[in-house]
Amino acid sequence: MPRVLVSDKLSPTAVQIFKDRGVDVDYLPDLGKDKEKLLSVIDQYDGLAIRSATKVTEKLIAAATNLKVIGRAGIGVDNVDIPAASRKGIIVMNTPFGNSITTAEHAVALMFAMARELPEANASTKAGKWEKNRFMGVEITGKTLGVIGCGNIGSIVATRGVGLKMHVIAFDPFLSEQRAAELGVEKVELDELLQRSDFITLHTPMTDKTKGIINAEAFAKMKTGVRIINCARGGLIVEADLVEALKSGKVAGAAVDVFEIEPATDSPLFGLENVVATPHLGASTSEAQENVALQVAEQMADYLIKGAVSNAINMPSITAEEAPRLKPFVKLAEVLGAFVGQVTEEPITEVEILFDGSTATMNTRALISAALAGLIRPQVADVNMVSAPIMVKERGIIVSEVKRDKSGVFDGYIKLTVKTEKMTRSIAGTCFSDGKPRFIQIKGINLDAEVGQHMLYTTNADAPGIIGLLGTVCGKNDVNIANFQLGRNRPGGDAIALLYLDAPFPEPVLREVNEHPAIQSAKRLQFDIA
Ligand SMILES: NC(=O)c1ccc[n+]([C@@H]2O[C@H](COP(=O)([O-])OP(=O)(O)OC[C@H]3O[C@@H](n4cnc5c(N)ncnc54)[C@H](O)[C@@H]3O)[C@@H](O)[C@H]2O)c1
Ligand SMILES: O=C(O)[C@H](O)COP(=O)(O)O
Repeated sequence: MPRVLVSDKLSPTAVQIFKDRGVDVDYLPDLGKDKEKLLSVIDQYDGLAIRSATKVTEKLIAAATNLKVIGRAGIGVDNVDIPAASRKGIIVMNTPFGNSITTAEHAVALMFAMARELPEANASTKAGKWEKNRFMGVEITGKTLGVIGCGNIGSIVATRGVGLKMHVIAFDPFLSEQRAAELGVEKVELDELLQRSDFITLHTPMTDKTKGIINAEAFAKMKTGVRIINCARGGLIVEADLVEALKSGKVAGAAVDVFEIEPATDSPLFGLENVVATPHLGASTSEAQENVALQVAEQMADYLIKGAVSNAINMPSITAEEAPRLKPFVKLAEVLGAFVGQVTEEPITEVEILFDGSTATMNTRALISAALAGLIRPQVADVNMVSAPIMVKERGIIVSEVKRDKSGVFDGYIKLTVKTEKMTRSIAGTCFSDGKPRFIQIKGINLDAEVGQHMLYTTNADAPGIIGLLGTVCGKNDVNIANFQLGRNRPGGDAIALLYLDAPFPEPVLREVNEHPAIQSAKRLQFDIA
């Protein structure tokens, strides 16, 4: 039974779903904050369910020897070292929509709180001061709201702004004019947004490009008296520059839910009256927490039990419905890759994966990942469908995909062609109704070979005596042949033989076979067909 650790505070719904779905679960909501303890137990788990408190560092990933999936109950995965997880073959998934409305509402709440100085007025009134003349707010009606990042949350904030009779302008390189029109917002460039906005709200992910997007230079371009809301990530604003802008009066107010360093127990922002601060509460409503807990547990259980993948950051999605149909073809793609990976001894420069007929309608991204995993496994033992595309890219191998309608006798097949500096090699295969992979063409030579765990592959002259030679050496060395397939391009031309053996072909005998004048090359192969 797979085992999952929940190391941040999650709704009990998640725990119940794991149990109902046959996943063993430990709910230790404070463990995420105890780095050393977490490090000492992480090897016991197949899955790790987190929010933003648990920091999944490279060190933690290195210690997570059994981990297969990290599920983020929420949106931001900047607390997970995704490259390290991917290299280790660990899927990272999030719940991209579950807390969007809640977070957008928090941004709007912060905008009002800041515009009317509600936190200060609340504290003063409760202190018995009745300072009616101290507080003077601003209206938001008719004001310009600048939305930086108009994705799930930003677009909800934008439409709420429109509903509140604000003029909404948005900067997002991926926002189309059509979508902007649907939302009722004006699409602008960043500089224009900075110059025109009365309120600016941030809703981008934290990336190398967005880090510090609001800095002293950006403040200089803004209207004097602008108000800033940040419900996305602390690092988007250079906090020291914000403090200066607030002190100088350039910025009239700031409302921040997120900080450069969290938990933020001390900050120069806290000493300023025109700052409203909340402790990363954007996603904290009972509705959002139910949504993300339920979704993350479903997704993680689906993956651990059925192999279905959804909302993964580092792996193509595979639905629970398609997983059973796809499974034999994933195995096929992997063995095709493994064949080429084992017989190719020089560096591969290019890989082309052709999907013919029915295979072209399948989830080819997943099949490509499987083929690449098989291809580089002979060099990198610890690789899977998550890590293979990255490793292949790191090696500078160019990968291309071709899809085409059914072109031959098979309903569909996959053909893998690899190039090295010196040669091009190809292999094609399909799955029969028994779900088992079959090689149907090697080096352009047709054949029909079942794939076994242990195989011997020879390229040889099409000359009499090869069957006898291979049969005799196997017999002499007590290696039983389960299946023997031959193929040739023309009589007397190039031929291949593929033997499916019950045991590995002995290494010393391989040398003997390779010395035979009719044999160009003999290689023993191994396939994981379980
Ligand atoms: N405070 C909280 O508790 C809380 C809760 C949920 C999400 N968040 C954070 O809110 C942010 C937005 O989440 P989302 O679900 O809307 O994400 P999303 O991916 O749906 O939208 C992000 C948008 O930012 C845009 N973008 C990317 N780079 C940009 C750039 N350089 N300039 C302008 N726009 C850019 C993207 O095109 C996308 O449309 C994330 O950082 C997330 O972690 C915070
Ligand atoms: O990215 C998110 O989903 C939010 O930052 C929420 O974080 P939390 O789950 O730690 O509240």
